[in-house]
Amino acid sequence: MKKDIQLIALDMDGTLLRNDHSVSEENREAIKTAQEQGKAVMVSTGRPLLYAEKIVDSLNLSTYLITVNGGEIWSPERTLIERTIIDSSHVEFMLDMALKHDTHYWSSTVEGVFNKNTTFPKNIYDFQWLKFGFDIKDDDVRELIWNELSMREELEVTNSSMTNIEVNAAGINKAAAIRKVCKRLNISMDEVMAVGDSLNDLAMIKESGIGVAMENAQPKVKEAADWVTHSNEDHGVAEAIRRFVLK
Ligand SMILES: O=C(O)COP(=O)(O)O
Repeated sequence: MKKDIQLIALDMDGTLLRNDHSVSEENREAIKTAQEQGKAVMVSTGRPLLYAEKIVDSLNLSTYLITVNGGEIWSPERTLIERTIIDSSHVEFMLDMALKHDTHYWSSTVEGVFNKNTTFPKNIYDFQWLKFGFDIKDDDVRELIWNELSMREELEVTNSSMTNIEVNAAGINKAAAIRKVCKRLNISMDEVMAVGDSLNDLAMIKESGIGVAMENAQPKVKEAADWVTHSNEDHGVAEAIRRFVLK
């Protein structure tokens, strides 16, 4: 498959990062070379800016940044371009579900990141909710909650691991955000290579010119991908960049 890739969109956890959350020298080198060859390299993550920024800065990426699964899009200068929040009434519902089923839960808000073990806000309506997450070991409970959430048309339901559920406002996903970035860069989705491992990467993997799944990706993600690269522990990002982008 020979395509003229201009933008590389990389997921973080399970993709760009090793399991210890570091970036390998091999991945750093491939990203650096791609940028030297004039390609834009972008992180497209489920993480909030606070937990992505340090790693992104260490890579000297010169283009846009997508955080909270597309809930926020940042300019190369790190000014906010777009933000989409979840209506607080849905957050109230999700919190009730988490409490009822005694699951772990967390949320990224504009005001900060909270979870079950920190002080989770009681005054739901005073916060701007970007993403709500559950972590559920029990398959039946996870499926039940997933199905309940999927019935709400205003919500986008996905995951970033086999045991979690991540929820954004409907229509918010990494592919939709990349489309907006492409418009700004004046390129098409066909000129994008997206690399990821979880369901929150599925849309961008399907819609990009080249969609790459990690060796460690979830089965559905591997099925949808054009190619499966090495694992996150084995510099799969560098391998994909060398194969599809570098001259
Ligand atoms: O949602 C998360 O926190 C995981 O982020 P990721 O999308 O970069 O894997």
